[in-house]
Amino acid sequence: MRESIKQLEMKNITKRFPGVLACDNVSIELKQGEILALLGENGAGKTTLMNILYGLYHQDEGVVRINDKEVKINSPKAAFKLGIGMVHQHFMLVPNLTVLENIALGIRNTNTIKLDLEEIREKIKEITNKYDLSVNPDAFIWQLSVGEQQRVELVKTLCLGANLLILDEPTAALTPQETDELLILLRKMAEEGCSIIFISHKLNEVKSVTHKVAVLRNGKLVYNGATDDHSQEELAAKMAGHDIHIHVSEEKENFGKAVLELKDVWAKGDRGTFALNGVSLTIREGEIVGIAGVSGNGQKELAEVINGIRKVKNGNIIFKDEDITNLSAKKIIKKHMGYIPEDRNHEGIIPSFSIKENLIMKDYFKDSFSKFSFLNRKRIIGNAKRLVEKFNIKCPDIDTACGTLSGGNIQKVIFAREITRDPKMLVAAYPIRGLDIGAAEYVHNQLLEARDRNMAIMVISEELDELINICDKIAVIYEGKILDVLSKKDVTKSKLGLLMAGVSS
Ligand SMILES: Nc1ncnc2c1ncn2[C@@H]1O[C@H](COP(=O)(O)OP(=O)(O)OP(=O)(O)O)[C@@H](O)[C@H]1O
Repeated sequence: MRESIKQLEMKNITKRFPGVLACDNVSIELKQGEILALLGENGAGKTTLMNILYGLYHQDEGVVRINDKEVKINSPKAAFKLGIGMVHQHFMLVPNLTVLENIALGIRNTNTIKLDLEEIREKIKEITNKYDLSVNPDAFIWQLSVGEQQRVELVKTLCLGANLLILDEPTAALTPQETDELLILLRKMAEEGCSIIFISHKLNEVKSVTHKVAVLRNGKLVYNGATDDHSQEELAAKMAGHDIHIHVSEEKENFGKAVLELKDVWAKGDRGTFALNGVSLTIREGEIVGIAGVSGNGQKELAEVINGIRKVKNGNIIFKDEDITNLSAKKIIKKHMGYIPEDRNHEGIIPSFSIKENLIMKDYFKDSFSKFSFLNRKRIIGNAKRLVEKFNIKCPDIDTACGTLSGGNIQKVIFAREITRDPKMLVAAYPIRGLDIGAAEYVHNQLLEARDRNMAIMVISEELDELINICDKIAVIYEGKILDVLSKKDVTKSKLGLLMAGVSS
């Protein structure tokens, strides 16, 4: 029987990548049953530090000690053997296998328990009963919501007997209700003796669930102490190195002409059933319209039909007085539509392409970047340098492969590309997901400035504070229908909450 982790110590950890000092002499400590928040701006080194603990990277300097004994963690398999599990920002599940098969696959890779499907099914039952989790072992991963997939990842790590869990931004893609459920689960796990390291940008969650915080800035540990000793504002200031002020937009009454009109739009989702059931909505020049809703109510499909990625079965989409229903994505891009997709790694960038290439992805054929069918290197480099500086994208240089950037910096690349194309209309799905507070504030200000330049903007989000702060109107989507559209002066969190649950007066 493996010894449980009573104490973890990472001491003087340093990790360099070409051109980047990702972790600079960092020391953290964690005792059994404690929840530690690891905080820091985008690119501060949080994921790198945790990847070292999980055996994905090896530190250049420093030691890891478990129960006062130095350990070498050369692979995730070695980490699991010690009782360390990690749930990544992007889940590592195979969509066309079942929950049971995915968990079995994880076990096969670590050899921590015997591979017997019925035994694993029993183990899943034992864990889900203990923590009161609902997980169907026979469901296919592609059928599950993001929150359910995360539950599978957690059950997988618990099945492998992990008693120190690393969670990298676990609530970034969860609905508010799923987030509450996860936080309750984490508390329960800690009470049962599990230790948890929780990476998050959401300071309300950090305050509600963690015992200790460690703050990284530019790879250095700048604060380490009890969570209760500081307010959210103080923690935000420690991360950024200066005070952070949250912007609330002014109420606006006059908007320009209609830019985008959805007229009774119907479209099917991936499961073959209708995900949009007659959506009608108008967005005007100089207006930010928020789409609020619990994820899975048609938001993804809505963004996709507008951008030509999903077929409209019935109804029309009018963009600048022209019917663009079912035009190809390429044609819609050329008509000056901007899109920040929800799935940034698969739809927002090409990970193996450099930052400079990703930044011109939608405009490389234009005169600004090519001449006589040849790319104009000088302009492409100039564009990348300008945007990296303006949007504070942390990277060794503009030739770095985009996929190696930290999650928040990938989001900044996509945002920079889309907003500087100066589209007539921008569809922004979860624009601040994964961004630190300072970067989120910057993105919101950029959206408001774009609105004041007359851009029409749709912001899809589950963060009610974000929607209330920056949107002129908020449309609530429920089961593929717009239940109501509230103007800034009429909107309250409780009204939104009721509509999101399908209750309309
Ligand atoms: N495999 C890699 N190759 C090169 N550079 C890397 C690699 N992994 C991380 N880095 C760099 O190390 C730095 C720290 O990145 P890390 O992912 O640890 O930041 P983070 O604090 O987790 O950020 P975020 O909040 O955006 O996820 C960044 O500059 C990043 O580009």
